[in-house]
Amino acid sequence: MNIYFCGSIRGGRQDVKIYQKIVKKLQNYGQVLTEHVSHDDVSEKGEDALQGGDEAIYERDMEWLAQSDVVVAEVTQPSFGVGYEIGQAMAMKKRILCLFRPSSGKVLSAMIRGAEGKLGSSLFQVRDYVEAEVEGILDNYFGELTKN
Ligand SMILES: O=c1[nH]c(=O)n([C@H]2C[C@H](O)[C@@H](COP(=O)(O)O)O2)cc1CO
Repeated sequence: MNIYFCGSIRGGRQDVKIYQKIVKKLQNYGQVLTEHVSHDDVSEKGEDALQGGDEAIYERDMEWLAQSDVVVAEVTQPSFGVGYEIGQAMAMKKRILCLFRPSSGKVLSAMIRGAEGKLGSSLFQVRDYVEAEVEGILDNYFGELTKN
């Protein structure tokens, strides 16, 4: 299974430790195409080692998104890129799980929360969580998926 993980980069790297926990867990279920999103050495300036700059990042990521079977997005730290990826994934009719931590004090965008259920048959889900629960939530989600 190809998994596309979305997390904030230029939107701010405050949650990188949580991204690491999520990516580590996701790797039990498939190949995480965007593992770099969880790397400590990617700063909020973005990936600087990639030849071709932003255009190459965009093209590579859209290709990976097209190849993915499931998209998991940590949406607590607002990010244009993550919002864009979710919109594109919806247009591609991908299966999407968004994870949000209400304890952050933030309120999730209506353009994400309000889209829940719009694709039908639970293809697009938003789960509120606390950090200690995240591994269990992913086990349940992928357990259900692999049952079908
Ligand atoms: O360097 C990058 N590499 C990269 O893969 N992305 C993608 C993956 C992330 O899920 C998302 C983050 O977007 P943003 O940088 O706007 O927070 O965009 C984004 C950047 C920088 O915008």
